Amino acid sequence: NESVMAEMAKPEQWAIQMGDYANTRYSELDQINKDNVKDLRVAWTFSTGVLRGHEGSPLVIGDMMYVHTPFPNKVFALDLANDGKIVWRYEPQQNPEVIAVMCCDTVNRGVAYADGMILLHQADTTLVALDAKTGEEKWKVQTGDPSIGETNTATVLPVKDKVIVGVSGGEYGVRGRVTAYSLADGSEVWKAYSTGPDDEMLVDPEKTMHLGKPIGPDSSLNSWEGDQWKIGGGTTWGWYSYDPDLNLIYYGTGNPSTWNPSQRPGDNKWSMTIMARDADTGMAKWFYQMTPHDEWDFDGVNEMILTDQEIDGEQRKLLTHFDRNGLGYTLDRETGELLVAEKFDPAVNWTTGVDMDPESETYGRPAVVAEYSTSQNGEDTNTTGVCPAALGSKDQQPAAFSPKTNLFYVPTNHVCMDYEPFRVAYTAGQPYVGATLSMFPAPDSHGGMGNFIAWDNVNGEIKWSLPEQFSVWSGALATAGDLVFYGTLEGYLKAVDAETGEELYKFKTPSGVIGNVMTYVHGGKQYIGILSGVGGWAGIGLAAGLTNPNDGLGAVGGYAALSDYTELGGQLTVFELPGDAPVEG
Ligand SMILES: O=C(O)c1cc(C(=O)O)c2c(n1)C(=O)C(=O)c1cc(C(=O)O)[nH]c1-2
Ligand SMILES: [Ca+2]
Repeated sequence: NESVMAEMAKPEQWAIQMGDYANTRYSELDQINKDNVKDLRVAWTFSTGVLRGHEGSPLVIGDMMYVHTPFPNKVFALDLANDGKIVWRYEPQQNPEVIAVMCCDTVNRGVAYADGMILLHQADTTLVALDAKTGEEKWKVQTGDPSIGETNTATVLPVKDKVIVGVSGGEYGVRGRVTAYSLADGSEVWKAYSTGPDDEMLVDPEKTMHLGKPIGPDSSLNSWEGDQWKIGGGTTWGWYSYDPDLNLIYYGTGNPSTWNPSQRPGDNKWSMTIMARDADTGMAKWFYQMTPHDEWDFDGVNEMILTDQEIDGEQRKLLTHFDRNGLGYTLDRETGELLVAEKFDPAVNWTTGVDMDPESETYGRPAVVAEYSTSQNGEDTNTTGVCPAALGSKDQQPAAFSPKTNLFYVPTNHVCMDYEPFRVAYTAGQPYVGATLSMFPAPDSHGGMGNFIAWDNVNGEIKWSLPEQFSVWSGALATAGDLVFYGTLEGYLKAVDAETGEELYKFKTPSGVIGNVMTYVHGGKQYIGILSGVGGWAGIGLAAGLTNPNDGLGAVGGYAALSDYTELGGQLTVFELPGDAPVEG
């Protein structure tokens, strides 16, 4: 989109949740740098008035900041020239019954901006376009049906004259898809399912590629038994990226339904898959399935970070992805060629690695360790000590990339689980989970449940790793000031040296941080903004008042100790350096 591209090109703004179309979460701003970051102080704060998990971040366009909340999905337009005075607020009316069909807290990963409009995709799947200046509704459209478990938590991707949206509900048997709507009036332009017949998936069996070969007819249907694909998940609740030169959008699909693998023999294509699609038509250019026949709930929806880097002496267009399954993948984003697949979490034990031999029958597939195969161990058997746990070595928390260091900065989980699948019947609008879990810190490690790591995506290596007591559920920010920022579940905002990982600053905000760090300039001065408000799957114990370690899809476990550090409550905290804006020169 021309307007989105123009707004994103201004480093003083934060015009899209991911920082840019490439999802790098990198800022050129360098007033705040590794020498002065120790002087950071709070400039102003804003309470959202909403409890539960605050994911995503504010946007900044011109003098205005846009802050969103979890359910009921309020939006505030704040005047930056006036310490955040409220210019308008939008409070949608939503049926609270939608909360019962949201798997992992009532989060929302933020609004988007395009053509003078703020785009909000509500929990109940209402997509609404608001006038950015006045908050007035321009149009709205229903993208899904909450009565069958379809909800939304993701942000949306504006591309050219369209806006692309996903759907949540893999734990309710929802069939995943992405849909493109016209930015002008909200009318539907194309829809591409994650599973099912080629025409509904927008797949061309001759032209859509998989690991260098045409995908062939009915590739999805042939990988399921019967009609299970119709209630088979593959939802699309993660982050979206876009390459304007290739005109391709990239995103991942989630877990196949149910979590009981014995109920769905086969590879369950194309759940757990990276998809590259033409932005105008939705036609699939290439797919890569990371976890065929998932046995652990390793949704493949985490962000795709697009970079141009040298690999084996050749400049290539790359896509880097940190999957829930614990492997960091590097692919050629033009062709879908698999270049690197290595563990970014030392705990990972379900696989010995991915077959990288293009001549092999099992090319591109992970080798599964029998002991940790919940499918081989079968229904009603507790498979113990699987690493990572169902929330993966990384969940929704997005990583950042700095072109100055060529490193990726990845907020990770360091958690293992016991997993017991059981037979479950499908009832529309009811949980369709089919497994019980318990989660605990990775054994034989530092005792904590997270690491914040720097990753080399060409060599597939961890450069440095900072142990954290809890999963790092916050999105990272890298800046030209040679800094990397992230938040922690206890509530800290931290700044570390991008080269060495040395901690240079920390500040305890009022609640646990699962939001993403952003930065902007106003009045010539650089600011750092972060939403706190504990929740999400890792913080659901606090968010939903759960105390039993096996509640909340088993997530509470080791996270119960969070209550020793923090409480609920949504707040934006904005940081600055002391003194006036530096004089331009
Ligand atoms: O399959 C799905 O549709 C779906 C949706 C969501 C969501 O919309 O938040 C999550 C998950 N799965 C999931 O598996 C998961 O670990 C998860 C964590 C979170 C979160 O925001 O903390 N959401 C979700
Ligand atoms: Ca899921």
